[in-house]
Amino acid sequence: MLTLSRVTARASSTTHGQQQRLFASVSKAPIFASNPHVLEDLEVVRNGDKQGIEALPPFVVSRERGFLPRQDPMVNLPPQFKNLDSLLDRMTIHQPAKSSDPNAERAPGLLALGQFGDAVESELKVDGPEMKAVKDLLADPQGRNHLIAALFRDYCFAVSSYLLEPTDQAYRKTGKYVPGRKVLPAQLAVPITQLAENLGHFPFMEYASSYALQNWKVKDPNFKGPAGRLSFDNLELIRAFEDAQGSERGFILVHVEMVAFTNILISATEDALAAIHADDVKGFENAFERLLGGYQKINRSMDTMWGRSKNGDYMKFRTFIYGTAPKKGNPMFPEGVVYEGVSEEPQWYRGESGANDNIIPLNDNLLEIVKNFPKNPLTEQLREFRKYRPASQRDYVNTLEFRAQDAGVRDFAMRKIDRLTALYILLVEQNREFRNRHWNFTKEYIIKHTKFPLATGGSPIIKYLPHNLDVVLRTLEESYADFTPMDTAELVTRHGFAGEILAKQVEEAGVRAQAQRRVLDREVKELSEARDGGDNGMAQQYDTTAVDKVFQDVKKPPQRGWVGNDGVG
Ligand code: HEM
Repeated sequence: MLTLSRVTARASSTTHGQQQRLFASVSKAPIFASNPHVLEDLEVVRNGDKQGIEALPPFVVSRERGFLPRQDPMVNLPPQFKNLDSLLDRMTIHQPAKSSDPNAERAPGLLALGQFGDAVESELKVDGPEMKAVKDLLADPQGRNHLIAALFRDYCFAVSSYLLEPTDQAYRKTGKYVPGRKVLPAQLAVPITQLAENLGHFPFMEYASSYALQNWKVKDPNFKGPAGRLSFDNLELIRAFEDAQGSERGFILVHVEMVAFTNILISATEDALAAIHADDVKGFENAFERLLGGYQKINRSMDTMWGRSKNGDYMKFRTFIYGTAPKKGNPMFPEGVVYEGVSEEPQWYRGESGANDNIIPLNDNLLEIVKNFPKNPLTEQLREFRKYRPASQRDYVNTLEFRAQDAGVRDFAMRKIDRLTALYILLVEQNREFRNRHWNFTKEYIIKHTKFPLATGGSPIIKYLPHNLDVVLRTLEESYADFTPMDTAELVTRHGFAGEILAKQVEEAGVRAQAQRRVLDREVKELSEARDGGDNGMAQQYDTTAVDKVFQDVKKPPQRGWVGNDGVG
């Protein structure tokens, strides 16, 4: 039996150490940047040392693929896993359409019928071929990281479906959540724990290693689109809880397309830091321009969410991405979950969340916005979220905080040399645009549809995101205050019309920030006052009249059976 300490002791040091050894084993060629966390060029490694690349963990941070896994995810599992594969195919609530007619009837999957738990118990056995195959694989994992990553993804889908099936069933019928299953059977608990240990993860669904970044396949390798072959229209899901062809597809794959642009962010970040160390103003300006272009592409892609994933559909798959944490105040798992065959102690893990993505943490850390976060429990959560990601990403984001402060990125940018200050402000503005759109998503996709106060990652829904947006708005206002009429005049003198446009963009960003902070303050106040009492937002409901004040178009409070009821099950 595995011990709890082994389960919960994350690979923060072990996996990092392991990874460093792996890096070292392929680093005979001069392929690394000054930062050991960035793999400069995967192609060099591939050509130079084919075995070496296979030994690398599934996620490395690279200039070529940014924060995406170093290989496209594995789609098909080996034959020993055919029972698991079949369960995952049959579980999705809406089974794949058999005809191209969008209105054609679609068969209900196991989760629609509430039959997934029983099917797991009868089709996956503790002495089944999967258990042995995982054990054998991990006894000699050399060069088989691709398969390990695919298995972790698939076991995560099975675990979340198993634990949350009763919660989802109740929610579809009544619009209310009930507790999930509190015991995970050994046929799921043991392999997911073993795979998690190998990868340095908690034994639970994660954003990068399960739900989003390891869950896509490319249709046409030669496709041309905004993100090349990784553009949204050229991607399909591998696994889904509710509908691999509908809004769940849109929700997941917009994240993937956005992350497909992070190669630009990594490359520009590394070049910006190197330029500061060389006191190379032009090099820094060039890197910041590329960074701005990268964030603009990401924000444009994010904006397509509205059309690609319908806001009324989100609640239909959201139940399955919840976690078992927080330990106190999560009515879905009041007693945690016991992993049979692993430990008798109950365990709690945060759920899948975009909060484990790196696009915004990179911006917060590189621009030193992170210094403006007050010391409070919400900021602690922001840091806690950083644990739920692959070791290379965790290390990259964490060390970036210190590398940027050590280099003095903000001071360098605010030295008022030519366009640097303007570019810095416009990069903070990209962060604002992201977080503001994100708050709008949260209002439209979640708060409008449910009173439940916890987000899937476990944060208090009406507090966490506005808190972070508020910090960015303040940073933007402060930075704008440092941008004087002299700066505008300088830009126009040196760059003519282009300088004028840049100065105008900065001004718009500064003025918008002030106005937006007033609106945000009001919204949060109204939503907070609408609560029935105060216990840090963990177990409260909203008073719908006050919610209506924020969402003028909401006519009725949620009705029994209304939320998430799509007529299935
Ligand atoms: C319908 C769309 C979306 C909804 C409803 C949504 C919802 C949420 C919620 C409720 C949180 C709070 C943290 C928690 O889970 O406890 C969160 C955090 C976060 N999500 Fe999303 N999300 C959406 C789309 C996206 C997309 C496309 C991305 C792109 C990568 C993303 C990235 C993030 C980030 C970076 C955070 C942390 C925010 C911060 O630090 O201020 N989300 N999301």
